[in-house]
Amino acid sequence: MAAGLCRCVLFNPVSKFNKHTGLTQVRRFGVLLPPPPLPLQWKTPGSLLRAGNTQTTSNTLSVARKAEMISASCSRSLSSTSTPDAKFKVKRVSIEGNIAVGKSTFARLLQSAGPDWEVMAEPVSKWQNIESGTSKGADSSPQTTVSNLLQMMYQDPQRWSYTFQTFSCMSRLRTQLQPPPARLLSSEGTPVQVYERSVYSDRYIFALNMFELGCINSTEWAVYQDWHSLLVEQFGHQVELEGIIYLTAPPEICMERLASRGRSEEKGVELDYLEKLHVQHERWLVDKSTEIHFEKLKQIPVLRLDANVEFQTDPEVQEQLITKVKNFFSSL
Ligand SMILES: Nc1ncnc2c1ncn2[C@@H]1O[C@H](COP(=O)(O)OP(=O)(O)O)[C@@H](O)[C@H]1O
Ligand SMILES: Nc1nc2c(ncn2[C@H]2C[C@H](O)[C@@H](COP(=O)(O)O)O2)c(=O)[nH]1
Repeated sequence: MAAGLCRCVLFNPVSKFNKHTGLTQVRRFGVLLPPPPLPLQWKTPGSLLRAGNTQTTSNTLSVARKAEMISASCSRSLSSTSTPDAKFKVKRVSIEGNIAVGKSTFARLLQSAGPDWEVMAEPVSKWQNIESGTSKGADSSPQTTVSNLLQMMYQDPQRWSYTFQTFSCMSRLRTQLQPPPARLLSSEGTPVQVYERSVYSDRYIFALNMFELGCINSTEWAVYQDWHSLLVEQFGHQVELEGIIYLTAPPEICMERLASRGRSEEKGVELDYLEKLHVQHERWLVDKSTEIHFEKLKQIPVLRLDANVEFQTDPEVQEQLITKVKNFFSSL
């Protein structure tokens, strides 16, 4: 196989629609898949802050926050105008919304519109490409076994949802821990790091939904919530957000866009599943009826944008949306 990669995933063509979850599940056996698409990358990721920087002390400033100040201070070498305070000037905002509502498309629009904005894509390609072992191929060359966890989760949600949420949350955490680039630290305007989803939607949208659907059992849910709270509390300010942009469209529109996107792992996704995710978003970001465990998140400003408009190609709509986003960022 190309590049000597053997992509072995769990898959079975015998599908069964599960009315309860809104997913078409399939039984499993090993097949070879073509390589998944290349990762969507709008930036070169910087180095990550180390987890060892994150313990708290009895001082008013946690070690995590001190480490951040040191990191910001170090970044002075990258920009003569940045100060230790510069990093704290950079706002952090996540884009939230249903599957295929248009988050990535909107994120690309933001990236091209604002030089002071840095957009971080959702690490979907990481979930599709987990290097899970090496073996010798027929020609004795080493072959890497790659698991597609996104596919495994959709094919057997009861088995893989908890595993998926541990991995998705860790990858979101890594994304949120990336320090802002020097360009943002020296910005005169309103510098913003924009994340496509967050450790918060991981818990309050997806993991919660999978628990409510019975795909994560009560023990797994307790364990997930325990480590999620610990991580968010320990990383503290480093993973806080100042605002959320909530893109919304009827689930039927998301379904159409999902179908037109044609991501192979999502073939079994049914409207019912998108309706459930829509309800989770509305509960969290509009009705505010989801139980939230982090004080700052309870008060977070939310900009709700109608994604049921053609913002891919219409420059007038794009301009209106960008103006709303600019005003929102300035208000944070
Ligand atoms: N405003 C829009 N109007 C029409 N189609 C859209 C719009 N936004 C996105 N799309 C299309 O819908 C599909 C899903 O969009 P995408 O940005 O990948 O969604 P998400 O990142 O939320 O999953 C893509 O094929 C994209 O071209
Ligand atoms: N079970 C979960 N699925 C998730 C999670 N985050 C994303 N996803 C799925 C939904 C899509 O099929 C794909 C990418 O999402 P987009 O909305 O960007 O298209 O991954 C999650 O936390 N749990």
